[in-house]
This record gives sequence, structure tokens and C-alpha cells, in this order.
Amino acid sequence: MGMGVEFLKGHGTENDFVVLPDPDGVLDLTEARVRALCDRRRGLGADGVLRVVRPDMGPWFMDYRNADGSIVEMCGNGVRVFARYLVEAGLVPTGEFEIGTRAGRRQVVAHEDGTVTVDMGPARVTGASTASVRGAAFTGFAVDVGNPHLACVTDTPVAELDLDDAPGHDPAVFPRGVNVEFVNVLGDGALRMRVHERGVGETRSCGTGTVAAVAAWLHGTGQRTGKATVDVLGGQLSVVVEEETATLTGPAVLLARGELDQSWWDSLT
Ligand SMILES: N[C@@H](CCC[C@H](N)C(=O)O)C(=O)O
Repeated sequence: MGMGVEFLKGHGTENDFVVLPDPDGVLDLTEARVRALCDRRRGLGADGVLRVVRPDMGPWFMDYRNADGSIVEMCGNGVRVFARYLVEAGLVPTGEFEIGTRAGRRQVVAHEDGTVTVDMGPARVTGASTASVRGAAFTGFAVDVGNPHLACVTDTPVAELDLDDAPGHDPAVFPRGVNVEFVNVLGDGALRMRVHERGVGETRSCGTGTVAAVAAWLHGTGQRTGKATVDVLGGQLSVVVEEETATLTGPAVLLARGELDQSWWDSLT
């Protein structure tokens, strides 16, 4: 290894991340550096950054950043990729362990087949609200999965939506912004979803978004618990919603590792 900053690249259902191992918490991860890393032309390209930190007390901590550099609470696909990194780096044994996030500790199970199950904590439906896409209104439910979501179950085929721009939302309901999901019901327990993520744009998957989608679908049909598969642009995730918590299962892939050029890193402040 040379002197550059170590990185890995990974994805969960094509929601992709740069992983930065930083056990001693010495990296100065500025907004400018996150933006440059995530840029698909002048950087490595990713939807977000996962910095891997070992606190003095407690489990390994996932310091998650959106591609625009914003620091937010939780990332369901990210936590699976983070878990895969910890296992492959030999920092935890395959099986069950905890990961710290800004939304609290999350129990994960890294399976032998490469998939990871995450206990996501409760998915709380907190009310109803409306998203707009090119003048069309979509009603949905506000769902708190540690981070904020507006999940809209709709008969409009999600493939037809133009999500290049952020959907409109009510800032009084979502003062810190929101991730917006559009959801089609394909059959009992089978959903299709597209998502526009706060701080990123449209992504090919959002783990917390799939949990919000299933919680909203169940809520709208008068059910408190249930399970569903959710087809996203980048694959399929499985979600189980229980009274007190929800679980998310899906793939987690690491595909590259290397080091960032130190002078490039230093040129960004
Ligand atoms: N892609 C993530 C969610 C990342 C955070 C989100 N953009 C936010 O700002 O809350 C996931 O898989 O959950």
C-alpha cells in the first residue's frame, strides 16, 4: 500500500457507495470531498459515502453522507454494504453483529450467500401528505424510518414518471427535506418502486425507501404488519414489517478497492 487514502466501492441493488475505512477517525471528510468522490465524471461516482469508524465504545459506526455532502441519519442499502465490508475485512465474524448509525444501533445478519438482513427499527407512519411530479399530485404517507420518507402508492405506472427533478413536497411536513417513493402494487406482497432521494436525486434503489413503501402499503390497506418484495430499478429487496420493528434483506456487493491519489485528496478542502 502507498500513501493514498484507502477506498472500496460497493453497491446494494445498484445504490452505490464509496467506502472509506477510517478506524481512528482521522480523515477530514469535508462536503467538498464527498461531492468530488461521488461525482461520476471527476470522481469515483456514487450515491453516497460510507466512512467506517471505530468508536472508543460501542459497535463500528457508519458515518453516512449523501452525494451532495449532507450528513443524514440512516441508509438501508448502505448499512448492508457496510456490514459486508466489516466481514470481508475480518473486523467482525460472519453472522450477527451490531452497527452504529445516527438513527441508533442496528442489528445485522451477514449471510453466507452474500445477502444481509438488517433490523431497521420501527417504520412509523406519521401522517398523510402529497408529492407532485410535473403538476400531477400523488397522495402518500409520511413514514419515519430513522430518516424521512413520503411513500405514495399509485395506479400510475412508476415507469412513466419523470423523476429528473425532485418531486414537490410540503416543507411544513418535511422541514429537513424528504425521500419520495412512488409505489405500484403488483400483487399481494409484491411491490414495484421508484425513488427520488434527498441529497442525491433518483437512485436505482433505496433500502429505507422500500421499508417506507411496504409500511405505507400496509397502512393504506388497514394492516399493521406484513411482508413484501419490492422491485427497484437495481434489483429486488425483501421487507418484513412487524409491530415494533422492520427488517430489510438484500444483496451487498464489494467490487473494487484501491487508494485515492493523495494530491487529489489534498487539493479538495
Ligand atoms: N439510499 C439510502 C438512503 C440514503 C439517505 C437518504 N438519501 C436521506 O437523505 O435520508 C437507503 O438505502 O436507505
